[in-house]
Amino acid sequence: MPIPPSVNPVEIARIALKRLAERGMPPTPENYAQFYNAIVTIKSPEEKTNDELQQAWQILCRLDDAVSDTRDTTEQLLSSLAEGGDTMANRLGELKQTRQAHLTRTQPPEETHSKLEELLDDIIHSTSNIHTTVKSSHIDLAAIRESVRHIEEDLAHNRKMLELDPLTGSLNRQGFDHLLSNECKRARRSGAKLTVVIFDLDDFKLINDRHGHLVGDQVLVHMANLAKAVLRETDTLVRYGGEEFLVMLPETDHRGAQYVVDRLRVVANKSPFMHKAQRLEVTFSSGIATLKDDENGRALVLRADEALYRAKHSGRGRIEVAE
Ligand SMILES: Nc1nc2c(ncn2[C@@H]2O[C@H](COP(=O)(O)OP(=O)(O)OP(=O)(O)O)[C@@H](O)[C@H]2O)c(=O)[nH]1
Repeated sequence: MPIPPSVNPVEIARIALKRLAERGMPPTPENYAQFYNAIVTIKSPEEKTNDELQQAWQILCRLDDAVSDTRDTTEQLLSSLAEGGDTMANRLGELKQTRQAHLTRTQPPEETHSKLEELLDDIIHSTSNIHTTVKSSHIDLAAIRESVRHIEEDLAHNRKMLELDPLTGSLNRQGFDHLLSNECKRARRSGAKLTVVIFDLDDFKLINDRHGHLVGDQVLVHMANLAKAVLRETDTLVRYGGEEFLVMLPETDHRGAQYVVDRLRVVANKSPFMHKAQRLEVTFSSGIATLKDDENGRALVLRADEALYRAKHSGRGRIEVAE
């Protein structure tokens, strides 16, 4: 599979070397190439379709508009309140003085009277100005609040899309990372078992080579659909790599996970992928690990990955359970 231009080859090389080191494997060209290819095929958010990126971009633009509208409205409101407040404070001071002059009769009553009228006019005018600004700001702010609500909804939807694998509709690695630590915390709090299974289609390269990449894609979709069908609602399917899937099973121990894998095998056998009226045999190898008290999500997945590695190397179509 060619490297998508948006994936940074240096970063891929770094991860490939890390994975080799984690397994204590020498970085021979063959070993390195195997890991490099596996990592390259992971669908990253950079590989999202133009439509999804366009949508994200439009949301950002609308967010920018809403922020700038809010700033304008707030500035207008603040300056009108400050100006009106100053005028009112001045007029009230004058009002006090005029009233005092009236009480002590230091000014002729006609003068006091006309001054009072003039001041009252000013105060009515300022109050009315402030009222008009507050009313229109209130309408503007209500409209901004409504568009922010829409933006929030769109953002939530967009984030969800960025966390999905476009081919199979299952979570991608980014979405899974987001979920994993929460699930570990939940399992720790409730004391329930949490198990992950990583399963990898065997000799998938041969399917691509014999029948073409498009058929390979359809096989991946078929397997993902079968996996979704055997899972409970609370389980999660993740496209973990090119032809590698991860299943997260809350409230399940390794025996339950083995049962799920066996069921998937039976279902895959009963409902094979058909191509040109021929059944394509697809088998897979699996690694299973159950969360330990003192480990985090990454360590859990790494143990499942190691178990998968052992399963692959003890012959295809096997299950290995991590210690
Ligand atoms: N059609 C298709 N092929 C993919 C996709 N992602 C990865 N692959 C292919 O999956 C194959 C994986 O090859 P390998 O890593 O050698 O693994 P394998 O042939 O399954 O062999 P084992 O895993 O060792 O049993 C490569 O040919 C990739 O190009 C995808 O999205 N679509």
